[in-house]
Amino acid sequence: TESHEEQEQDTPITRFQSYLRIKTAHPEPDYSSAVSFLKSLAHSIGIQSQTLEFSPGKPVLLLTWPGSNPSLPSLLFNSHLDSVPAEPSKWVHPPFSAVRTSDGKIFARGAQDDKCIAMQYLEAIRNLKQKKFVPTRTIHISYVPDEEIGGVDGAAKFAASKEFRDLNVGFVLDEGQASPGDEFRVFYADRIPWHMKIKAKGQPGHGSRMYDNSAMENLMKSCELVSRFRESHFDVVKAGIAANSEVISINPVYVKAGVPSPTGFVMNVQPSEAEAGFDLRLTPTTDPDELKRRIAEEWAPATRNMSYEIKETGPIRDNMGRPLMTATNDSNPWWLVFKQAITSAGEKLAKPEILSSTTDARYMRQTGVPVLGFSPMKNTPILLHDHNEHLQDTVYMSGIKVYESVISSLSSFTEASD
Ligand code: MET
Ligand SMILES: [Zn+2]
Ligand SMILES: [Zn+2]
Repeated sequence: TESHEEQEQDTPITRFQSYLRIKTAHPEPDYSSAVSFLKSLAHSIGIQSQTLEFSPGKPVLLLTWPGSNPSLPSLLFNSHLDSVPAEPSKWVHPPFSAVRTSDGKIFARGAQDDKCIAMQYLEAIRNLKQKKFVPTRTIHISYVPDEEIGGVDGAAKFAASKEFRDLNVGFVLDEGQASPGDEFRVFYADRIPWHMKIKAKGQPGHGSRMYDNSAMENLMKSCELVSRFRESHFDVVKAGIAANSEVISINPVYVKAGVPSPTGFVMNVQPSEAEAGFDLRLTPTTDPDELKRRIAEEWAPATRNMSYEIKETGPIRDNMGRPLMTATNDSNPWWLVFKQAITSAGEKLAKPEILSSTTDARYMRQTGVPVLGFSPMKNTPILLHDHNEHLQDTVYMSGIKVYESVISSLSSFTEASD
């Protein structure tokens, strides 16, 4: 479906395809190829780069376009280098082929999450340079590793570093999500991820016996309670009272139990151990202690021989103890400039939302810097982490124009009480 001729050309689309072809999926993301590619592209348009390494083999690429007034707080445009894995057999085009179909859809893992913005930032700067635009505030782009596995060795370390402090960042844009409608979506907070395991122990016994407190019985009782809790929150969403991202979500991701046998599991033995795993997302204002009490008292009580583990990654409060939320009202001048830049580009913004998933923005918000999540994809199905992730070429191209407006407006904005 793709002509040889198209591949010979050097256009924004072919450059995007080249970046998409770099295999950055976990568990073995090729960070060095991604960084070399972005670095050489940056150099070709006259942008400086430095590679920081806070963890071995996990580079942070930092690009800088100096402003005419470098004493003003700078702007940072962030994207992550890595992608979630893809199952090639479930795709119509291989996930790292970046095939463009005759109707203009570019298929690749990362096409939406978030290699589009990575390249659009650079393409927008290329165009602004061509138009002889001179930034007032310094503009930085960061490319960070490991977002999809929690960002502990990536954005967490970067945001906590002296290098980050020295950038004197005033405002950050990070990734958002596609919008099925014709308004762009913008996100002022992320939900907080917990990976929870609950485990039950109990008396093993003959499969024919009825007795209290077996491991399976106790785990199933807990799963029922979890289900009821899940339903109560989901009902609020179904009733249209709250968005998905405004309630706590809990979804089962595995169950592990049974005595293994060569053909599966032994069917007439009740096992002595059983466990289940859940993906939980808290809202920015959920009281974590209250939820932990519920887990300890209802879902995994020691009185039913149960225990639990919660893996929490990332901060939940900023340095002042406040929830990690960026203001989207008149109190935040960056918000007003950003919104105006979208309007100037002839586009519309939907009401700001909490993101139902979790991004590196939380590490930057923790430092006190305002951060918005934004990926300019409208009239686009939400395909992040899905099979057949793709992006329409025209959507990609118009995103570049949007960033031209956003970057030039934010960089020229000098009224903030810095
Ligand atoms: C659990 S850390 C965040 C990883 C990924 N971005 C997600 O939201 O699932
Ligand atoms: Zn992402
Ligand atoms: Zn993702």
